[in-house]
Amino acid sequence: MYGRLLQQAFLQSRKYFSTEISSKSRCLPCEGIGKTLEREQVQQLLDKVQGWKVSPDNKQIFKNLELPDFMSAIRYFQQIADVAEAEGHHPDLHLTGYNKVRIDLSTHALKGLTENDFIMAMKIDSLGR
Ligand SMILES: C[C@H](O)[C@H](O)[C@H]1CNC2=NC(N)=NC(=O)C2=N1
Repeated sequence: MYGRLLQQAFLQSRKYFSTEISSKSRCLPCEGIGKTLEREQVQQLLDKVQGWKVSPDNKQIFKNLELPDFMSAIRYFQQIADVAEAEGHHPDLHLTGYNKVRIDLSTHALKGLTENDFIMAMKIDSLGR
C-alpha cells in the first residue's frame, strides 16, 4: 500500500523536477513532448546552464557572447549547427557588430520552453567560450 503511494509520488515528482537532464542527454522529437515548462521548472533548470537568461514571457532562453573576431563567431556558429542538426533541435543564431553573438532557444512546435532547449543549452555551454 505505502510502497505504491511512494512510487506514485516519485513518478509525479519526476514529472515536475526535470533536473535529471545533462549535456549527455538527447533531445526528444519536439512534436511528442506535449507540454512546455512552467516558470518554476525553468528557474530550476537555469541553475544548470551558464549565462542563459529567460525572456519575460517564459517562452525562450538566450545567451549573449562576444567572440574575438568575425571568423571565430562563424566557426562557433558552425559548431552549434553541428550539434543542432545531430539533436534535431535548432536555435536562432544572431551575429551583429562583427563579433557579438546572441543564441536564442525555444521549442517552436510548442511555442515555449521544453527540456530540449536546456539540453541544447548545456551542449552549447560544453563547446566552451
Ligand atoms: C521535423 C523537425 O524535426 C522539427 O520541425 C524540429 C526541427 N527543429 C526544431 N527546433 C526547435 N527549436 N524547435 C522545434 O520545434 C523543432 N522542430
